[in-house]
Amino acid sequence: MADPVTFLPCCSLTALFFCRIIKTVVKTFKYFFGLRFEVKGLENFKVEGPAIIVSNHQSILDMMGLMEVLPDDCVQVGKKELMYTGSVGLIIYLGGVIFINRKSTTSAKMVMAEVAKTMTTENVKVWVYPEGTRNCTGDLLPFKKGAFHLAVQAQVPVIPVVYSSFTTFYNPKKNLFTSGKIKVEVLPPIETKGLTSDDVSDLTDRCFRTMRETLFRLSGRPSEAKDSS
Ligand SMILES: CCCCCCCCCCCCCCCC(=O)SCCNC(=O)CCNC(=O)[C@H](O)C(C)(C)COP(=O)(O)OP(=O)(O)OC[C@H]1O[C@@H](n2cnc3c(N)ncnc32)[C@H](O)[C@@H]1OP(=O)(O)O
Ligand SMILES: CCCCCCCC/C=C\CCCCCCCC(=O)OC[C@@H](O)COP(=O)(O)O
Repeated sequence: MADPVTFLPCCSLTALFFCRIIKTVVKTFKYFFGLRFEVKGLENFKVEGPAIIVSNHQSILDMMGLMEVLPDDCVQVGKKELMYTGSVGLIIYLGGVIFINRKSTTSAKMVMAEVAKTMTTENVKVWVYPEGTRNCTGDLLPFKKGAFHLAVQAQVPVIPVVYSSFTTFYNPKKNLFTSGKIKVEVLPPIETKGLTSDDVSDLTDRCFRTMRETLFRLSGRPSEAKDSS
């Protein structure tokens, strides 16, 4: 089957309608799950023009955390399999999610290149989970580079967002799911003006280190406890 094409409709009325509904509905879920969010740094989203937002991805519970801070003019990058999940797939498609094929770097790169162009003309932010998959270990997986190529191609800042570890209240393997508090920090934007593709690896490393340090701090874990650098 052909890969889905890029779709950045977050300015369309349909997308705005679905985004509002999804945000309102998903934001109520925290009361049923007994979760509280403590958010800091929202002012860092106030950059002029588009930006790439990168955050850690621990579980489907992140969708609640996403809706707590999601700027209005923002679309997310998701794996294309999500598009085939029936009504949820349809809803998030209409909400403006950009689907990529993680199994084909060539196709994902083509979609990302298109997004780099469109996000500037449409003036939207794009939210990417640079770990590329869910990871609930309390640490970060090595970052994929797509988000950082995208930021450099569009010459827009990268805004890291970090959610504290869920491990103290959520562990599906141990059937642990209690109430809990999630700390969220939106970090200052990292500029990419003047950077080229040669700088992408350094940019990726810089974001990774900053986010890992923040993750450990927010989760009350000493940073030298598991240092992979
Ligand atoms: C209110 C509003 C509601 C809105 C509406 C409802 C919302 C309701 C919420 C739904 C929200 C969904 C949330 C889903 C959450 C996920 O589905 S997470 C999973 C999907 N997301 C991702 O995978 C994103 C992160 N992945 C990437 O960026 C990866 O780099 C890519 C693009 C997939 C490529 O994968 P890869 O080949 O495995 O990765 P990687 O090692 O990075 O790259 C290989 C080579 O290609 C190069 N490369 C990578 N990308 C590029 C590029 N773009 N250009 C040039 N070269 C590149 C790399 O530099 C590398 O080369 P070297 O530097 O090693 O020489
Ligand atoms: C009339 C409208 C009513 C609105 C109802 C809203 C219901 C909620 C709709 C959408 C929010 C849920 C979207 C599900 C997105 C799932 C994201 C996710 O966590 O995907 C996993 C993916 O990251 C990585 O996959 P893997 O870890 O590699 O496997």
